[in-house]
Amino acid sequence: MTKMAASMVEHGEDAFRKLFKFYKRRNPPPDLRDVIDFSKIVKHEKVFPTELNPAAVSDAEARRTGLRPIRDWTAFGLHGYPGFIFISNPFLPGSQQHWVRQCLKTYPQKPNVCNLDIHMAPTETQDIWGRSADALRKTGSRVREPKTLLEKLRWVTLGYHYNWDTKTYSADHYTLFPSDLHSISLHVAAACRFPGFNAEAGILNYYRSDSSLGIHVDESELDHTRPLLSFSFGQSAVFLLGGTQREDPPTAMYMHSGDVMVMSGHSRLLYHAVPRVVPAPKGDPLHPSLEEDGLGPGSDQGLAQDHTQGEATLIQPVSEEDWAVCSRYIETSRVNMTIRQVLGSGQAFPAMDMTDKRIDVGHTDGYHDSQDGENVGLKRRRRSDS
Ligand SMILES: O=C(O)CCC(=O)C(=O)O
Ligand SMILES: [Fe+2]
Repeated sequence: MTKMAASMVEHGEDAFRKLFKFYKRRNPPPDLRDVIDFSKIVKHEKVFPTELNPAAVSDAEARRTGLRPIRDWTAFGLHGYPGFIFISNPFLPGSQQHWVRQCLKTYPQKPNVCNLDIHMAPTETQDIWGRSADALRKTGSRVREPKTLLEKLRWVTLGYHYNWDTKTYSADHYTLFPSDLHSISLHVAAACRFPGFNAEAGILNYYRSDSSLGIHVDESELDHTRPLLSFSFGQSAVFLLGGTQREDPPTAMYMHSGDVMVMSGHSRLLYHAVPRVVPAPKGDPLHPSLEEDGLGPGSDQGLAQDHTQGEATLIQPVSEEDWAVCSRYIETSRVNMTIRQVLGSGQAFPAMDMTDKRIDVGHTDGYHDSQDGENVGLKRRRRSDS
């Protein structure tokens, strides 16, 4: 650990907040040498390899959702964080593009809910992609042009739509959960020895290069024995994983495009945050895994197989036209999907006490953390764009 980071974590008093501020700082930029990079791990005192269950999903099933055979995945655990699993990019070459396109073009569509719905008429948020694509596709500097809707998108909710005000999910605000995302979540959870995972809610977070996500615990789901899954695409970010108390100093790690994180068991209810997006070098803005097309000659592991073998893959090829928009967007942005099972099997939402029912959509724009990652008195937070 560098001297700087060590001196910050010695003090118990809200060690998380201190490190959040440290990693969020713009000027001077923070020393990132203590941030664990699972893609470069040779040996690290905190990191150990983790065994997954290679038989949990057949190779063909994995491939249908764009995943490599489980035996080929590289997974890690972290000492002191039982139940935390980090999977280094388990995607087949060329399949991340499908998920990026879903996050930008498909999932923001109605009936899913997004931050733009709060202040805009339904007709205006009907076609976020269509209203943004042309402007994003244009080359050259667009710095001074008004932002497109896609660039203003901050979150989308799926399935049981998270209510940012009451911090609850409810039976009466549900729309069909996307089937491709349900399948990939089932497979990732099964590989981590959580068979039968039922993806019921998703929160997609869209980060610009200066965005951050405040310190919080995801505890609104009713069954905490089910894991929380997190998929990252586009620009890399620093992720902080803390303890059950704010005084517990967090561990910093990179999340690169394609990386998947599973928070389960003891780690299911730990404080965490994203203080910083770490943009790639200017000349090389896309993570190498996003440059692979998976369809070229010799890509026998890639998606080409699905088309030759006629399997009913859930991964749809992304047209050049669509990829021009997606790649332009993620050259400067990061998208993260967190997938949750809300109810245990056979569990139902508690009967609603009507006197307590808050119908208040006025503040569902989300909770912006203040500059230091605080959540304005709430355990669940929203992001801030500084
Ligand atoms: O963007 C991330 O990596 C974390 C997102 C997150 O913690 C959440 O949506 O609850
Ligand atoms: Fe979270």
